[in-house]
Amino acid sequence: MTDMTETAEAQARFLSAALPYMQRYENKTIVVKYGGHAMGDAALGQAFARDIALLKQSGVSPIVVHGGGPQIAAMLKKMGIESKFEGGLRVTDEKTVEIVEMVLAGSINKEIVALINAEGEWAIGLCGKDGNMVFAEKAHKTVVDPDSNIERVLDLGFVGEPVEVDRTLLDLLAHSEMIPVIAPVAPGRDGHTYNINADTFAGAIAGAVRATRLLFLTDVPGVLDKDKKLIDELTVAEARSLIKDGTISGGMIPKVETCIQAIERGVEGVVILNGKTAHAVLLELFTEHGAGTLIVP
Ligand SMILES: Nc1ncnc2c1ncn2[C@@H]1O[C@H](COP(=O)(O)OP(=O)(O)O)[C@@H](O)[C@H]1O
Ligand SMILES: CC(=O)N[C@@H](CCC(=O)OP(=O)(O)O)C(=O)O
Repeated sequence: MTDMTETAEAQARFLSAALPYMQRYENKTIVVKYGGHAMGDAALGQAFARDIALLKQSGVSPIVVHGGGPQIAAMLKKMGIESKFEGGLRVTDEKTVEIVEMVLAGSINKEIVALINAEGEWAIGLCGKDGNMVFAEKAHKTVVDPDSNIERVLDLGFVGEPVEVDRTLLDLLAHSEMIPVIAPVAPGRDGHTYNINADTFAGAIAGAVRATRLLFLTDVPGVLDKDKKLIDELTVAEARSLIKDGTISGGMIPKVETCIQAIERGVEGVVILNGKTAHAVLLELFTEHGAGTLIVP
C-alpha cells in the first residue's frame, strides 16, 4: 500500500475523508498494543509513530502498550541464555527478569518514545512501576497434557498477572500534551519485579481507563474463519464459539480471551488487526470499513 501521508495532496484527501471518524473519537481513550513482531521494520515503525501522533493531534488520547518478545530473545541469546516458553509465556528466572526489564522498559520503550517525539509529539516512557500504575502477582497458569489429559501447574518464575491498576497517572496524562508509552513490567507487593505478557497488560490498562477502543497489532489481518477469510465483526459469544470449535487456535486464543476480558471490564470494542500494514491504526479508526476484526459485547 502507498504511504497515505507521503504527499501533501494524499494527506489532505485522507484527512477530509477521515474527519467524521476523527470527531467520533475526540476526547476518547484508545489503547494500542504494539507487538514486538510489528517493530522489526523501520518504515513501519515510523508509520506507526505517525499514526499515534495524528491521533493525539486529532483530539484522541492514545495510550501505547508495547511488547518486545523477539527483542528480549535476541538479548538473552547475546548473554548466552536460552528463551523458554510454556503455555505461550516466557519462563522468567531472576536473571531473565532483569534482562526483560532492561529491554522492555529500557531500549524498546525509549525507541518508541523517540519515534513518536520525532513526529513532533511529547511521548513519555513508563512501565507499571511508574506512578504506582500497575501491581502484579505471580501468575498461576495450568496446561492440560494432550496425551494424558492431566492438568499441570506451571512454575513460570517471575511472570505476573496485573491485579491492581491505578489510573491516576494515566488520567493526568490524558489531560496533558503527553502520550504514555508503557512497557509490560510491574512490581509485586512482595517487592519482586514481574514480566507480564504485553496483550494481558494492554487489556488490563484498557479496562482500567474504560477505553473506547483497544487495538491489537499482530501479524495477521484479524480473526480468520475456517476458509481463512477475515471476519469483520464478532460478538463475545461468537468469539467464544470459534475458540470452542477450533477455528481460533494457538496464539490467537489468549489474544481473543484478553479481548473478551477487556470488554467485560467495560472497553467498548477491541480490534485485532495487521501491524504489518502501514498505517493500520489510522485505517482502522478513521475509515468506513476499518482494517481488522472488531469484537463487541
Ligand atoms: N482463526 C484465526 N485467525 C487468525 N489467526 C489465527 C487464528 N487461529 C490461530 N491463529 C494464529 O494466531 C497468530 C497470532 O497470535 P500470536 O502469534 O500470539 O500474535 P502476537 O505475536 O502478535 O501477539 C497468527 O499468526 C495465527 O498463526
Ligand atoms: C510473560 C511473557 O511472556 N512476557 C513477554 C513480554 C513481551 C511481550 O509480550 O511481547 P510481544 O507482544 O512482542 O509478544 C515476553 O517475555 O516475551
